[in-house]
Amino acid sequence: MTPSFLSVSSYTCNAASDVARGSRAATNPVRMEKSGQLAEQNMADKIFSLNDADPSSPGTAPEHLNNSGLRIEHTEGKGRGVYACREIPAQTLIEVSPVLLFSAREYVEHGKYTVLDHYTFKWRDGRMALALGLGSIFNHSERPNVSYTCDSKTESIRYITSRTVLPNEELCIFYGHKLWFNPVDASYVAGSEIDEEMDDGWGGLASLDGADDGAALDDLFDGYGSGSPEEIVPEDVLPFTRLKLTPEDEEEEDMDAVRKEEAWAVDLPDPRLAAVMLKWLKQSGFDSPSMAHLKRIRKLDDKMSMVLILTREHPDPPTFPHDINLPPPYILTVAKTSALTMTSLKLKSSLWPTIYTPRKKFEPEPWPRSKVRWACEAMKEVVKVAQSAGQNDETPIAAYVPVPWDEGTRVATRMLEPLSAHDARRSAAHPLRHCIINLVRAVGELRASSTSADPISPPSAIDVSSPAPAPLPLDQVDPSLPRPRSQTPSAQSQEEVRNGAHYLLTSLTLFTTHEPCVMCSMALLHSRVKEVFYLFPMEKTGGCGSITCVPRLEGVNHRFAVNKWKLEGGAVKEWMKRAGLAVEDSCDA
Ligand SMILES: C[S@@+](CC[C@H](N)C(=O)[O-])C[C@H]1O[C@@H](n2cnc3c(N)ncnc32)[C@H](O)[C@@H]1O
Repeated sequence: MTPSFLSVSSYTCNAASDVARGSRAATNPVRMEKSGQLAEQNMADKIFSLNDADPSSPGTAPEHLNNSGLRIEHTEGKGRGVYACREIPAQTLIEVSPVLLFSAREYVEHGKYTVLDHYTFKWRDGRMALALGLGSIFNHSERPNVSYTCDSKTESIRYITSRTVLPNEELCIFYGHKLWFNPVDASYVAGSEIDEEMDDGWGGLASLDGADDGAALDDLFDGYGSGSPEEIVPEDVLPFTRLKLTPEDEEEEDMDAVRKEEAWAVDLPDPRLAAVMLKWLKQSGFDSPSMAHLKRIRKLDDKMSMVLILTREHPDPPTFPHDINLPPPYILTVAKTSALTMTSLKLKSSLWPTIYTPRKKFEPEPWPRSKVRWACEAMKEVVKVAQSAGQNDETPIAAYVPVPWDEGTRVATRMLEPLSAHDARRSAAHPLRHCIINLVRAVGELRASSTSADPISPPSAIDVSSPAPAPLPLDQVDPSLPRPRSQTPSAQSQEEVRNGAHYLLTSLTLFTTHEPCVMCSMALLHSRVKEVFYLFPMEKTGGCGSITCVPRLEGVNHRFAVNKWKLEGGAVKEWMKRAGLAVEDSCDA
């Protein structure tokens, strides 16, 4: 599949580039292959070849048919590259390269270990792509002057100058952060600064996820449309990464990794004291559920001991009844959680006998293509809501709850229409009008205004995505408080609301442009949302992985899944700016 030789019988270019090529060509013999024959000929014949597999080996660059003022030149240390024959204005479409697509399997079995790996990159749907035309000849630069967009419909890549390019300047794109070579004239060293999220896992060019291309929504979120809707999209190809939520999912397979804490214990000189002490523990309220993962009694070389209570729950030494003759209690280290594996069981039980709760390792929910498509559409929608809010002088942040992907959840949640809300802090002059709070409030409104038999669909009176929603008093957010609407809910739904069984976002998925802040993350937790997808991390305020991860905190009574959308190419902030979604990441923002 490696293209060794290429024949071109004519080319179009301007005079300046002809001069440049002519002077070089006059001294360089070139190779030609035609019908399997290899021949040596002069440049005057205008038949040129590509140098062979090693792109950095000096050789003669071929002429080509691109008529946008581009030529191929050989540069020391880089191999062939694309150069400007003349000045090219910014935003000029300079090349459209069709791509050749390989299935992931075909690539792994046949392509990966060949020179193809220097030229291919991951297409959005998981296939590997080889750009034809000049596409594969653009070299990498940390400061590229060309951006690109993938067009899934035409299976091609469009290359556009991102600034004015001067005559004879090299045209470069940005490959990503994980390079497999040391770039010429760059501060980067291959292998350093590897960002796992930007690692496409193939070693080839980073995925062209369009982050560089300006805010073309379709480019960012398309690409999952082709192929069978039922086909499971491989985890590494999904357009988002899942945050590990429960600390219990983490491996505790060496003593350093075992999470520990301290507890009070006492030795029992007489085994008959065990029953007495167990009764006393119960009566004294020392049977805390936080010790459910520990066995109460340990027998070691005929010595019996009992663990009493965690020191964090009872910092002072427990005082025993006068009629029980026991030595003073002491502090020992115990495991903080039960053991999930045999290795961790051994480690934890060497501290104190620990309960074994084997279970399947975290297995992420498989995502069929149709569901990925659904999520892409939802992301596009939330971006549009945020953009429209920005155009209406609001902070461009939005949240969106789509109609659930699967029928079962649609029926169970009665969510038959999507809901969206945007940030309204400016128009409402209210610091708490974050989009998620607004959305939770809107869902509350809907729940309150419908009977349990009704489908949830937004009444026209509640336009949660209007540019400046009229602020409602906060007390109307709480479903347990008097309802804002006149409809009388059924006795059953009243009951549901009163006992809290009918949580607002139970089983629903929420998409948002920016990582929810801590307040919004708590609101989502209280609303029992199933999962959250966000585009942009908020490093200074985010409560879903940045400054903290609320659904991961110890002691919370609900966990929701957090998924961060993949915006690869290292230009997330740039993309945000172009999409009109840049917001200041501060508590006052
Ligand atoms: C897609 S090809 C680009 C065209 C290639 N120069 C050629 O002659 O075929 C990618 C390869 O080009 C080389 N390359 C690209 N950008 C480079 C850079 N900034 N510095 C050094 N080598 C580079 C690397 O060898 C890389 O594997």
